Amino acid sequence: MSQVMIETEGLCKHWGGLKALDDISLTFADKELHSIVGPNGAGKSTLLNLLCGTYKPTSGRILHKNEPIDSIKPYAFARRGIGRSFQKTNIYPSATCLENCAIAAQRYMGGSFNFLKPRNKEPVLLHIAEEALHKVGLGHRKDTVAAAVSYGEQRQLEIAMVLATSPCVLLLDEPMAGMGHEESALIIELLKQLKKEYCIVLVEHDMDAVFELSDLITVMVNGQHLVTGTVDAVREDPRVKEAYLGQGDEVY
Ligand SMILES: Nc1ncnc2c1ncn2[C@@H]1O[C@H](COP(=O)(O)OP(=O)(O)OP(=O)(O)O)[C@@H](O)[C@H]1O
Repeated sequence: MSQVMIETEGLCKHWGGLKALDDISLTFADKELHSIVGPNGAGKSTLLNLLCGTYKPTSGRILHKNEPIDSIKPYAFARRGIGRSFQKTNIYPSATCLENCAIAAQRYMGGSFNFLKPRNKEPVLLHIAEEALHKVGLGHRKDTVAAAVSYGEQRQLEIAMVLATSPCVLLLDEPMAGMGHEESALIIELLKQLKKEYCIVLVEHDMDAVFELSDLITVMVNGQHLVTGTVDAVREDPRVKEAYLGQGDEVY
């Protein structure tokens, strides 16, 4: 197994009496795609929110490259290269795809991207932004305003915006949500490429995509860890089937 990038130890998040996350200990390795799945309310988004610093744990630890990071400020997570995409779209519709990525890069570096400045005044940012767009296959859309690209391309743009923050860890929250088959296939191919380079934590309901992409799958139920294993191990585990059937969700 490659180097462990992120590790959780006994991670808990409680909302009053509700245990949204209960004693979760997981490791996420470099250059691997580790999916987090489970029925609605399992705690998947809560876990991502803890891993990117948006929520503070009730108890337990998060380690990045063996250093505890659970008490650092949310912006410090991004500075360490822990980048997160969102389920709800996070882009500026009237800015071009390139500008959206430049804004993301600038936020990461500190300060604010100035739309009014001539573009050649921000060469480093624009270079980073352009590279990020190329990586997701949107190089040809750089001068198109985000509102004018398709829904699928907007989701690609969101991934490009995370890449523009120079991450080593990508936390992706349902990047295939609301997509048709063809658009999903594009994202699957993209993630296959990206996992050669990054540690990816993927929360996704599309189980075909999860089975195709994952090196490891963790199944959670009601805030608790059920099983972590390879695609085959998880597919064959009767506890997984039972957990989903009990909730009325379809997995297979
Ligand atoms: N800010 C909050 N305040 C109170 N309860 C919350 C909060 N955020 C999440 N919860 C609760 O924590 C539990 C886990 O929610 P979470 O969103 O992490 O689940 P999920 O697995 O991502 O679900 P889904 O697949 O529906 O997105 C749920 O019972 C949810 O209602």
